Amino acid sequence: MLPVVVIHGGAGHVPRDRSDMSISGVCSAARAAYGILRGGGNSMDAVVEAVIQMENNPTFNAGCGSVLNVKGEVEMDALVMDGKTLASGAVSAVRNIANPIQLARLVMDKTTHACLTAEGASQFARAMGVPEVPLQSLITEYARMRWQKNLAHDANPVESQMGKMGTVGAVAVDREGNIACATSTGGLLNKMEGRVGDTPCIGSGSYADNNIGAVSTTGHGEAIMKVTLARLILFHMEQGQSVEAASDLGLAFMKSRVNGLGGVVTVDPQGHWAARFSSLQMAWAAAQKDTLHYGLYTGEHFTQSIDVPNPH
Ligand SMILES: NC(=O)C[C@H](N)C(=O)O
Repeated sequence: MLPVVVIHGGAGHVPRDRSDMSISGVCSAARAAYGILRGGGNSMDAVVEAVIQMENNPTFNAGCGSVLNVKGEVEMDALVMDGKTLASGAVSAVRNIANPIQLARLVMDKTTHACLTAEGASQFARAMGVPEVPLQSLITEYARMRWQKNLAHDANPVESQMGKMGTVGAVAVDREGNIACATSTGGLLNKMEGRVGDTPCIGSGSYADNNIGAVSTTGHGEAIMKVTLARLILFHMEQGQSVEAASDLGLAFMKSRVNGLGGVVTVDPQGHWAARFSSLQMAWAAAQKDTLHYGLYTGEHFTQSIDVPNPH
C-alpha cells in the first residue's frame, strides 16, 4: 500500500470556470509528490513539494492567489508536521514570501520553536536567506475583484467565503512508513488584519503521528479550531475507526456542534487514505500504486495511470 500521498485544494464552492484549473492543480501536485515518494524520497519532502506547487499556482488560496484581508493585503499561514518525531513548524500572518510552507519547514528545522508570526517571521526569513517578494506579486486580479466585491454594502460575507476557500494541504506516508503533513493558506476573505486561522495551529490545520496517521484540513478556520478537527479525526482512528469513518465523524461533529463546513485528507500508517468534505466541493487528488485518483464533487472518484498526463 505504501507509499501514498493525498492532496486537497480547499473546501468550498469552486466556480465552474475554475474547476478544471483546480483539478489539474491538485493532480499535478499529487504527481510531483508521488514522484518523490516513488524515487525513495521521504514524506516530508513530498508534502512540502506538493504545497509549494499549489502556492505557486494562482488558482489556490495560498501563496500567489491568496485571498486579501480587509485592507486588501496578503497575510498567509502555514504548518508542517513530522509524524516520526512530532516536530512541527508554523508561520502565521506572513507577507512578502512566495512559499510560506518553506518558511514553516525552516522554523521546524532551524529553531527550537513551533511557530513564528508576522514581523518576527519576516526577520527569520531574512536571516535564512529566503527572498522577499513584492506584495503585488502575490495578488491576482481575481483576488482583488473578490475583495472589492466583498467590501460592498450589500455583500453577503458568508456566501462569498464559501465561494472560494482554496486552502491547500497534503498528507503522505513514505516507503519507510514515515508520515508527514503540510497545509498553507491565505486565510479567509476580508479577514481582519492579524487574524490567524486554524492552518498554523497544530491539531487544527493538520496533525501527523507515525503511530496513528495524518490529517490536513480546510474550511471555516474558527469552526475547525473549536473542534481541533485534525486531532479529533486521529482520535477516532485511535479508537479503531477507518480513515473514512473517522474523517466523516469529525466533519459531522463540526457541522452539528458549531455549524462549520470543511474538508480533510487523511492517511493511516498502512497507507489507507480518504478525501472527505461537508462543503459543496473540494478539489482533491491521491496517488498510490502508480494510480492517480481525483475528484471535486461529493461521490466523485476518477482514476487513471499516474503516467498518463493530467486529465484537464
Ligand atoms: N480556505 C480555508 O480552508 C481557510 C482556512 N481554514 C482559514 O480559516 O484560514
